[in-house]
Amino acid sequence: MSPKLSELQALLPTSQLKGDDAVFTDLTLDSREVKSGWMFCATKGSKHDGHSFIAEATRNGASALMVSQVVDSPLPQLIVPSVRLALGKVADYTNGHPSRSLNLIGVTGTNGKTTTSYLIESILRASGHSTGLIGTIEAKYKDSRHPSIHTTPEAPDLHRYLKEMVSEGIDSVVMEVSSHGIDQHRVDSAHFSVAVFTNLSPEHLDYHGTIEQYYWAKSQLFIKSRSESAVVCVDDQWGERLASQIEIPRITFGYNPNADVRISDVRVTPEGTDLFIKGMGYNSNLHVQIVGACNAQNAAAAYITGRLLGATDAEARDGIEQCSGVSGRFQQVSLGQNFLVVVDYAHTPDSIRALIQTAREIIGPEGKVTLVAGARGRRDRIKRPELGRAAATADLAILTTDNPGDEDPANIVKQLVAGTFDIPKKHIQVELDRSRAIRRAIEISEKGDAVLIVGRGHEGYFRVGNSQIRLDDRQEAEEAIRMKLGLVDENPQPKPLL
Ligand SMILES: CC(=O)N[C@H]1[C@@H](OP(=O)(O)OP(=O)(O)OC[C@H]2O[C@@H](n3ccc(=O)[nH]c3=O)[C@H](O)[C@@H]2O)O[C@H](CO)[C@@H](O)[C@@H]1O[C@H](C)C(=O)N[C@@H](C)C(=O)N[C@H](CCC(=O)O)C(=O)O
Ligand SMILES: Nc1ncnc2c1ncn2[C@@H]1O[C@H](COP(=O)(O)OP(=O)(O)OP(=O)(O)O)[C@@H](O)[C@H]1O
Repeated sequence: MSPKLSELQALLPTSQLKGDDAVFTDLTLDSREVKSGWMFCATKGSKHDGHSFIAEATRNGASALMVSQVVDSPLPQLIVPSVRLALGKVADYTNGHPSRSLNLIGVTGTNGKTTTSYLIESILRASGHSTGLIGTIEAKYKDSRHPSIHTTPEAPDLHRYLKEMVSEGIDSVVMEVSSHGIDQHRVDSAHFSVAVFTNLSPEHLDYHGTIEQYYWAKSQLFIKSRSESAVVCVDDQWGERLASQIEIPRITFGYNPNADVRISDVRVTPEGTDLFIKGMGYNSNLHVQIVGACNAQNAAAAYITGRLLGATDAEARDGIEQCSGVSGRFQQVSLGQNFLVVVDYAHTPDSIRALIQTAREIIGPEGKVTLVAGARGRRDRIKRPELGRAAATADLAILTTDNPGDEDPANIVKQLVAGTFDIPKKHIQVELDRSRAIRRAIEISEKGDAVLIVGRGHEGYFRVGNSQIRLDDRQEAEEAIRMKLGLVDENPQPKPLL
């Protein structure tokens, strides 16, 4: 479909067309991505005003513009009060309303979005659906894989992916919906069959300002015009509040005795997590290969969502059991050493505490837990002391660098340490070189201990200043284990710069 600007006028009653009518084949809000015949949509951001990139968009072949102020350009332009507000509608229209031809499932919450999404996808596959997935790691369907820039893509990318998926015969798509995505209207005009809420704890408050506003952003996924039904975890006050406020049909679940579907009999082993769920006619023992009590909640969310979309009990159980895990989420590194080594994406205080607790359940009271953790640069500065405190619930926290960008890693770590002022110093060490921090954690560990390397998960690189540095926690851990075991590394990896 190649719409004309004049068609958009009907869609956006407050818009005005300047210049001749024009056809466009696709749209983007990044001048660097414009291709011949596309419409460039100029948005004002925190650093740049997209209106200053019109010349670049024109050089790249734009045939039309969507702007919020008249610009000096020979290209036809559609002037709208807010380009961001218009983008979802326009992208949905341009791509032929693809979300209406799919089961679209949106998963939101502070933690667990990626894991729950993969579990839901696995159930849908086990029940005969052809599936796609859009999230923090990638957007994927069949053999197609696009690494992600955002957890939730901008509206033009989202609706384009959905269209591609529909045309490839995909009937169900699971996507992670971040609070930034909702707030920045990235999911506007997407129609969700089921919206899932996992949990909420302080995160992204530099962006949202208060936890109330953060909650409000998440709650907007559950409004009537956007989603048909909801699956809500009521194990925190925010989930309870959401369940009591939303108008769409909902099923609540969790350890909470008042939940519609209750989780019990959770057993965590190095092989995975077992649980029992009961309520709303469900009565099932589930086994998920991913380790950790929080994955009982993720599995329950996936089971209920799968059942709502027509999976049988056996299909839902099989789907959960077949999901072999998610890259960088409780990923065990085992080369024959006699202690546990785990790489995990935990980067919130809550998820770090939960991970340490899980490790303790597995190794028992005799083992020591050493945690390697840092905090990411540029964002969420206010959570750093609390993150440091959570890290210090390990027997030893080695605080290190984690994707600092243009911030000084030493300064970030100081803010982590600030949260541990009343904790004995023997529990905390600072080693800014992440590679050395990992090596040290592994060197000092003994039989029955656990080493948890958190924050980077599947991401095999980070930014220091303007340079991108390759550093894969899993590879670093493997190398350190080999050295400890006296195994020769025949393929040494290039060392990071830090
Ligand atoms: C805070 C935030 O979300 N910022 C997003 C925002 O950036 P910004 O407002 O600073 O944009 P800007 O750089 O000022 O540019 C303004 C406009 O000019 C355009 N531009 C810019 C440069 C250029 O050469 N040409 C051009 O056209 C940009 O595409 C943009 O549309 O708009 C940009 C364009 O879409 C996004 O890339 C950028 O995401 C940044 C990279 C980001 O880090 N976002 C994170 C916080 C985020 O969204 N995270 C959530 C997940 C969170 C979680 O749950 O963990 C996510 O969904 O990924
Ligand atoms: N339901 C949950 N409750 C608390 N912590 C969880 C839960 N599920 C996963 N975690 C922890 O959070 C980490 C990240 O999990 P996951 O990637 O699924 O979350 P996410 O919400 O997608 O994170 P992000 O928004 O950063 O992409 C996991 O490695 C695990 O330590």
